Amino acid sequence: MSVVLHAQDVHVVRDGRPILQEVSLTVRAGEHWALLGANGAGKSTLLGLLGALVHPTHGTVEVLGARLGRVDLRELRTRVGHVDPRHSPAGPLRVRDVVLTGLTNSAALLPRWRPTPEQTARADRLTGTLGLAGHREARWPTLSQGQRGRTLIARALMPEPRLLLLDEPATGLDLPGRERLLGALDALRRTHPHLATVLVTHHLEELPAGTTHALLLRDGRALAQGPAAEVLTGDQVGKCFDLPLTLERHGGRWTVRVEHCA
Ligand SMILES: Nc1ncnc2c1ncn2[C@@H]1O[C@H](COP(=O)(O)OP(=O)(O)OP(=O)(O)O)[C@@H](O)[C@H]1O
Repeated sequence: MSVVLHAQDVHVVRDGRPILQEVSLTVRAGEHWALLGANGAGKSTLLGLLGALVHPTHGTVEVLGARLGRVDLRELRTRVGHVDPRHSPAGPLRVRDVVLTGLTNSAALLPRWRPTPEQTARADRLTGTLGLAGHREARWPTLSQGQRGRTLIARALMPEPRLLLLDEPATGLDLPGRERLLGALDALRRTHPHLATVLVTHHLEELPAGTTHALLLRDGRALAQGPAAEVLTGDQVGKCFDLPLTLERHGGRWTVRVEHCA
């Protein structure tokens, strides 16, 4: 499968302090990566590099074949599906229209812009995949947090990106909301087999069953990375979070039990 992301020996320094050190990562089409680490480990900073939001201090990052530093970051960003949980539409837009704004990358429907019937059909297909078929006409302020999160994923997918980045998409969701979100992400894997995803979380319970690879970050360094089954072991995840723990996987999903906490 083709390479979607390639980071080589990346360092990020902020205020004279190293935030990421010697991080290398290759993500291929069809792979679904989990980026795990404790608070402050550097996950969001790494996701910012992968989403062409920031440059590395040292090292190289190639996003969709374009090397950061050699291309217009704004243009490159339009080709990456970045689900920003802080995005808020301008006004009480309907779900279908929020999703369509993913094509213009705007908070509102642009005044003279009209979607083609194919674009509207695509928005409807995506809302269906994300479990929002019954809510296409619902207005943003009336949506639950989980429905908003899934709407934003559909929005990010409108320009048909090859890469989708998700920063803690299950934060603040109740159990049914989380399960609907994870079900929707697994459905995406089936409907978009070439899409690559990178999902940041602290919680292994929030990983979709379709997670194929994982990168464990600790203090800005990659502690382990590779196929999920090899990386997500109690021993390695325990080192990542500095806790003795046991990991179990059932039906593709992970559960964590902490042995004892000092
Ligand atoms: N622009 C910045 N200037 C200075 N320090 C920064 C900057 N951005 C991030 N940091 C610091 O870098 C470290 C890593 O931050 P980052 O947000 O990437 O971690 P994270 O793993 O996503 O954390 P969390 O799980 O809490 O969201 C933190 O200590 C943070 O305070």
